[in-house]
Order: sequence, then C-alpha cells, then structure tokens
Amino acid sequence: MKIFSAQQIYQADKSTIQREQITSDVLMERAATQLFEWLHSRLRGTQVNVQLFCGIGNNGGDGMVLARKLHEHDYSIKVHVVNYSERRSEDFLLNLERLKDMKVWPDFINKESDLPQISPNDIVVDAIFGIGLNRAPDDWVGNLIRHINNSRAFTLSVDVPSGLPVDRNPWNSEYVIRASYVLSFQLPKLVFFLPETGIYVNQWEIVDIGLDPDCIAKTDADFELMGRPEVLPMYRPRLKFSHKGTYGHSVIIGGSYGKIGAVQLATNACLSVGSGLVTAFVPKCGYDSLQSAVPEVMVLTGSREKSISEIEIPFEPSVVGIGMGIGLDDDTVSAFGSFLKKSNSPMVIDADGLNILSQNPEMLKDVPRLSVLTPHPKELQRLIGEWASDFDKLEKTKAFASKYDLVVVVKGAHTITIYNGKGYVNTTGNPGMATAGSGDVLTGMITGLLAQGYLSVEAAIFGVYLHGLAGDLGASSMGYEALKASILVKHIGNAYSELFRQPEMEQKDNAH
Ligand SMILES: NC(=O)C1=CN([C@@H]2O[C@H](COP(=O)(O)OP(=O)(O)OC[C@H]3O[C@@H](n4cnc5c(N)ncnc54)[C@H](OP(=O)(O)O)[C@@H]3O)[C@@H](O)[C@H]2O)[C@@H](O)CC1
Ligand SMILES: Nc1ncnc2c1ncn2[C@@H]1O[C@H](COP(=O)(O)OP(=O)(O)O)[C@@H](O)[C@H]1O
Ligand SMILES: [K+]
Repeated sequence: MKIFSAQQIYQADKSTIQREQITSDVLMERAATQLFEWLHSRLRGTQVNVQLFCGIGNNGGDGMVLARKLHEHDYSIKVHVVNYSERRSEDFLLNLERLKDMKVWPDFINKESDLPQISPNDIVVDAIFGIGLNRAPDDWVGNLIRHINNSRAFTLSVDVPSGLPVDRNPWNSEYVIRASYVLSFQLPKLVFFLPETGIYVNQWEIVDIGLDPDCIAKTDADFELMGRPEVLPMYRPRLKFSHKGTYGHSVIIGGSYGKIGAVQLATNACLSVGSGLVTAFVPKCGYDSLQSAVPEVMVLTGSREKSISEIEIPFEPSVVGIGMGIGLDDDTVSAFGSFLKKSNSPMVIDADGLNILSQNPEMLKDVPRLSVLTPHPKELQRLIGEWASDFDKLEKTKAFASKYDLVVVVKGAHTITIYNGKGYVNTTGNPGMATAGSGDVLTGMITGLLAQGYLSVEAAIFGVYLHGLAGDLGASSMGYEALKASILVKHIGNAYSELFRQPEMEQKDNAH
C-alpha cells in the first residue's frame, strides 16, 4: 500500500471530486459515515458518553458529521468546537449548521475557556487537527490536548492524532494526542511507523473512502507499506525438477572467539530460508562447534585460532553474507578490505562488517553494487552520521544508498528497506525480537534468498517480512520475553506457510 504525503492526499481528494462529479461535502459525508459505522458496530448502542473535540477545518467537519450520525442513533454525545482560528472550512460550517438543525448545540472552546471534564469512562473523538496541521498548536490548544491525554479516556483519532504533523516531528511532544486508535483515511501515514512519531499511535486502521484509484495508481510514492499482498508476489516457487544447485551456494563469513554463535544462527537461517548449500568461513576456534551444531553446513576455517586474518574461498559462492561477530582486529579489517576488492557480486554486510566500513569509508567504493547492508540504529549512525529526526535519517540513508547503489535495511520496529530513492516499510515483527542474535538471523535469511535468485531489493524486503513473521509466530506460542534468535530460525518454515495461508481462512480484522 502506498504511503502518500499530505499534498498527494489532497491531490487524490481533488481528483476524486472531479471524477465522480461530487461536492467535497459528499466525500466528507462518506468518510465520516465510515467512522460512524466503525464506532457503531463496536458500541452497538451502549450508553457511554462520547465527547467529540472538533477543529474548524475539514478534520473538524468529519467530527461534526460523526456527531450528527451518533445523535441520530441516540448516542449520548457532547460536541466541543476547538475554536483555534477564524478561517473555518466551508464543509465544517455546513456540517455545523446541519448539527444545529438537529438541535445539537456544541460548546465553543477558546483561549479563555475552562477545560471540560472528561471521565476515564468516556470515549473521546479527536477531530481537532488532521493532515492540514502546518504549525505548532497554540498553547491553549496544546493544553487541551494534554488534558485529553491525561483523562485516560479511550481516544479515537480521526485520520491522524491531532498535533502530529505528517511530514516532520511535532514542535512540542506534549501537544500531540496519544491516540488509542486512529482511523486513517484511505492510505497509511509515514509517521505511524517511525520510532519518534509512532508512539502517538497505539493502533491504527485504514478506512477506505473510495479515493480515485487511478490517481492513486499513477502517483509515485516515496514510501510503501509492505503487507502480505505486496510481499507474496515476490515469492519464487521451488521447481519440481530442481536440485540443490538450483538454489545457490551461500557462504557466511564471520565469527571470532566467543562469537561463533552469530555464524551458527546466520547459517541455520540461511539454510532454513532455502539456500541449496551453505558454507561457513570462521576462525579455527569455530570449527567443532559449528560442525556439531549445524550438521548441514560445511565449514572452512582461516589460519588463525581466534579471528579471521585472511578470507580465501576455494570456489565461487552464489552469494556471501559477511560481518556477524567478525570483530575489528587490524588483520580482520585488512582481510575484509581485500575481500571486498576481489568481490564483484552483491553480498550482505552486517554488524562488524558495517563498523569496518564506517571506520574505513574508503572501502565503500569496493562494496559490490546492489549489496544489502543491514544496520541497526547505532550501526547506521556510524555509517551516515548523526541525524536530526527520523525524516532526516531516511533522507540521509536514501542519499547514501543511491551514492553507492546499495540496498540499506534500516532495522527497527518497522524496518524500512531503502533502495533507489524509495523506502519499503515492513509490517511484521514485535518487541520480542529485540534480543541478541535476531539480526544475525535476518542476515542469514537475506543471504539465502539472494542465493535462490531473488533480486537484492526483493531479498531484503521479503527477508525482512518473513523474519518478522517468524517472530510473530514465535511470540504467539511463547510470548515476547522468551523469544530467542534460535526460535526465530525454527519458525521460518511456519512463516512461509503463514504467507501462503488462504485469505478466506483469515479473520477479517484489519487493525494494526
Ligand atoms: N483527504 C481526503 O481525502 C479527505 C480528508 N478529509 C479530512 O480533511 C482533513 C484535512 O482538513 P484541512 O485541510 O481542512 O485541515 P485540518 O487538519 O482540519 O486543519 C484545519 C486548518 O487549520 C489551520 N492550521 C494548521 N495548523 C494550525 C495550528 N497549529 N493552529 C491553528 N490553525 C492551524 C490550517 O489552515 P491555515 O490557518 O494554515 O489556513 C488548516 O487548514 C483530513 O485530515 C481529513 O480528516 C475528509 O473530510 C474527506 C476526505
Ligand atoms: N521492537 C521491535 N519490533 C520489531 N522488530 C524488532 C524490534 N526490535 C528489534 N527488532 C528486529 O530484530 C532485529 C535486531 O537486529 P540487531 O539489533 O542487529 O540484533 P543483533 O545484533 O543482536 O543480531 C532487527 O531485524 C529488528 O528489526
Ligand atoms: K485528528
């Protein structure tokens, strides 16, 4: 699913109105009717107080329509107009009149007003600001927002949490609604997925308001949300008359004394994701443990006991995954540098492999184009430098990836794969995966997918999705805390099955 900027959403809105030859208030009615249906299907007439806080723009207009519909269905409502500007939108005014026609009288909150009482048992509808927010809310509006947050009432935000801009970080983190649930129109917003701004969104769901599909299809988006429908078509089926050579020979290079487990996890994951053959290249101290822990893996060793000081592979690997647990010894660094110089095909670089690149940026030109780099936030910072915000981080990563023609996997709760100026936002995974070695598993998986012929960017996107899915399946059976990297590996097979599960077997629940 594409992720649009505010301008692109306004454009789709305009194009829908033109194409369907409707007025904008019809679209507002359609959008808010969906909000009503959502709430009504859950409340089913329960007598709970619904307090609606509506701004004076179209987001507030949506709130007005919702208020009218709730009133028509005998819900107990209280409507507040947050009167932050004289420039009211036409559709807001129209729907304010329609509400008054039904003898519902909103109270107007302005700078001087007392804050309304909100009980923790109320339902708050937050329709103060939508995607039109373009500057910091005034302090009195910010205080109202803080008051709503402190009420502990269930807060349903219309389109976006009020106070959260869609293209930058908030001016004041206190002046943003912490939404229990966001019903967002048509397309998800990038801010829902970034660590600094995703915290305002507990759960979200898309409400389809029928924006012009042609316009959406034709518009190039900088970011895309990668759910099952986007990822499934990337799958490359196994062929009946195939053999292990068909699926490539992966080589995993890494490990040092005390860090052989990283290679064990990566090789195991590489095999489980389907690589035909897997060889590990480790220092001598890793030989016995690897041979006994992963019998399917072939093991090569360097000449030293505890670290890698030269890298010689006596055959042409389909793909190399390098860096996990490899350490930063001088000899290891120079072995890594010479290995890069003689490598021509895309590889996967992780962990200390990335740290070596950060410390020796002249090596970057030798990284084969279309290689996949998998930094966690610290490693990314060492590679591209400090950033001012998540938005800045993504822009800098895009520039870095384009400069060297690489795929960069920005790992996190919503891992974002960056390639060729675009970002692909992952939807699977959970906090149980914040555990030692889960990154090594990912590196092994992406390596194994490249070995099977996936293109670099697809191997990264597909691998990240499958890795998160394995984590979700692992967590569903054992919870977050007990999830370990080796359990992720065990669930790779189940993750494939889950990917192919027929849609009709799924629960119809779009919430995230
Ligand atoms: N897209 C769609 O398909 C559909 C969208 N719909 C809905 O429309 C919503 C967008 O509505 P919107 O454009 O009227 O903007 P909204 O967020 O209500 O803000 C109102 C105005 O406030 C102003 N303003 C900004 N910041 C401010 C501040 N800090 N303090 C004070 N004022 C501030 C600014 O005006 P300005 O003063 O800059 O002229 C802004 O225009 C969208 O989120 C969705 O809910 C649906 O109805 C149907 C289909
Ligand atoms: N809160 C989270 N939600 C979802 N996935 C997470 C979360 N925290 C970490 N992960 C995932 O776990 C992996 C951690 O990688 P990394 O930090 O390199 O671990 P390690 O170095 O221990 O192998 C990444 O793929 C990341 O996306
Ligand atoms: K809102």
